[in-house]
Amino acid sequence: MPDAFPSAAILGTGSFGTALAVLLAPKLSEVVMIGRDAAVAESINTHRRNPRYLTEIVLPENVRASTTLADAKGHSLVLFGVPTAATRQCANDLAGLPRETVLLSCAKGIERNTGERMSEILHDVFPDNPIAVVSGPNHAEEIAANLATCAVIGATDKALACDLQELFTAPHFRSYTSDDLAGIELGGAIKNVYAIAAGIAAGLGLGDNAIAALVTRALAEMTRLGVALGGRAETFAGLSGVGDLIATCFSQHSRNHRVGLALGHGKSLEEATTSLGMVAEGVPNTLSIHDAASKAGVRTPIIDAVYSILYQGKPAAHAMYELLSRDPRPENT
Ligand SMILES: NC(=O)C1=CN([C@@H]2O[C@H](COP(=O)(O)OP(=O)(O)OC[C@H]3O[C@@H](n4cnc5c(N)ncnc54)[C@H](O)[C@@H]3O)[C@@H](O)[C@H]2O)C=CC1
Ligand SMILES: O=C(CO)COP(=O)(O)O
Repeated sequence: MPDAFPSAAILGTGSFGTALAVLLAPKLSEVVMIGRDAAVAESINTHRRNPRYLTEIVLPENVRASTTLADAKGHSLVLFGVPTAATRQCANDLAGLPRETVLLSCAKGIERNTGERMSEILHDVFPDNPIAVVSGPNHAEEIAANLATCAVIGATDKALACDLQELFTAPHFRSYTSDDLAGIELGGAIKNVYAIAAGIAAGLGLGDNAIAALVTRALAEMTRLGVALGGRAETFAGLSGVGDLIATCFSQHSRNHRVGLALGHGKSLEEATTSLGMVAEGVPNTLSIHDAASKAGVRTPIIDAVYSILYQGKPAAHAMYELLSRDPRPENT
């Protein structure tokens, strides 16, 4: 058991909170999952299963669930696994955490009105606490099934990054460290929009050449925007950048990809998100990232195309073909 973290609290009893509990429980004396739904908590405590997410997974004995946010207070590590839109509220509701409690952001997105990354929100609310992030190609379904996975831990304090790396190490799980929190978080946020784009292209039947081109140009665009917003270029070539881009643009597990597929098949955004029943961060993040790109003055044709489909009513096929008919340019600009 790592000395730094005898136990942990996970905020969020959704897919990722559940997968994180499965991953970390063998390394901790106790994991408390904290959610809003009493029936979910009751089922986890009684039947060792989450009745809404990853329902086939049996949770280890040392995982318990609660709906009381204050139950996070007795732990040296608190993981934020709620959707990005809920992170600030959750953090505010938790005010009064001891200043030595380590906060680990696990969500992927930036805040709508401020453009802040999740670690920045946590820093606003907990200016004295150590803050870190984890990201990468990390589908909850596969982590919970003990399938081989790699992640990157971001922290400016090297010792903290190493403690978390030790915690996020298991026979099937390998983690790397980095001090580029901005790069890690921006990659994880921006790739959600491209996963929707790749799903749209697949739904429209545009073909493998088109999807490969789209994802390749998405990486160039993600790097251009991410660097302008404060990340380092090499981070976008890593697990939290291209790694997660590949996972979500091509995986059947990706909720963002599934929303895109439904749009490509002619469904409305409302139909696509309602039938999903889980969060697809790319939907709100198309707004926040489109805003951030406009404010930074960065050229983002793919994000603009997704924005026009989701929020301006442009037909998906039209927006995709418009990408091809833009002025010709050299590849590396
Ligand atoms: N599912 C995955 O494979 C991965 C998800 N993530 C990220 O983790 C975050 C959470 O995603 P999932 O667990 O997959 O979503 P989910 O849709 O499976 O579950 C969301 C959970 O958050 C709760 N929730 C929603 N609004 C809330 C609010 N206002 N206050 C408190 N709780 C609220 C819901 O009740 C539910 O328990 C997202 O930012 C996602 O991008 C990151 C890596 C992998
Ligand atoms: O971030 C993820 C995997 O790394 C999850 O992606 P989706 O939210 O698209 O399912």
